[in-house]
Amino acid sequence: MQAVTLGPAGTYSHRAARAVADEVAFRESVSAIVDAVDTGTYDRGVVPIENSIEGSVTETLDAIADANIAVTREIVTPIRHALLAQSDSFSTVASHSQALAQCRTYLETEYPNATLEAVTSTARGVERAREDASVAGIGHPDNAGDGLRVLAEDIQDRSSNATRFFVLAPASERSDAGGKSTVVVYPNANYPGLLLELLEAFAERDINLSRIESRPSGNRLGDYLFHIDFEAGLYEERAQEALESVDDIASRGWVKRLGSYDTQHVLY
Ligand SMILES: O=C(O)C(=O)Cc1ccccc1
Repeated sequence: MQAVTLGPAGTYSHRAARAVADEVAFRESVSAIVDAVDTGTYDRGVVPIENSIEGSVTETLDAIADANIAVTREIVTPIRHALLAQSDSFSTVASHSQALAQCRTYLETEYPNATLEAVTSTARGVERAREDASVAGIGHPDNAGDGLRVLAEDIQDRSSNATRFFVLAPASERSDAGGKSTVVVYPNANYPGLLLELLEAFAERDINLSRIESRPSGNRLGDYLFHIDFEAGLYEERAQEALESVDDIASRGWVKRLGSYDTQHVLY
């Protein structure tokens, strides 16, 4: 099986993707990965969804809300960042915006004068460091290879730093089996108690929510989509009943069932 994920080789997404596919191809943006699965170019895509320090990867939430795909697994992996450069005389630190944010305190304390440069992935930042002695990258220490030194390890602001990835598949592979499910709800309505009604649909059936995230619909200010993860499979009657109730609440909008799935913990 071939999977597509965030490149170039050496990203954290690449490490997660190796757990689901023997061959991994790369794109330089999350939207391009979601698109490649949606259009059938690849059978699987692996995208970061949320981080324990920095929260949601909003580009992923927006791309999956728009696409016709399924979520077939979640992968949770610890993230341990290293600072990689040719020497310690660099003036710019280049990395993925999430990695720069996860190391904010370390960078402010140790390199207060460095310029931070957001690039498309951690591995892209490491490539910049390999080509340019004035640049350091933040990424997995295994990316050092020839020509780069590991100047510091474990530089994230909290020792417990984990990222959750979604494994995406074509919509036809959506499964009702699994311990968790994800839906995106667009109520296209705004009245007192709307969100309470949505939450009650799950609470009344004893279904635990593990995440709820609002994203702007893009249609008008104050209008939102809700990304909801809950701890039940779509095969379960209580989940089906909860979603019937959610369908009623969102009768002026839509409810997208992305699928049920299990969790895989990947260590490296
Ligand atoms: O840039 C990467 O390596 C990614 O896979 C995205 C990312 C960045 C920081 C933490 C986890 C995932």
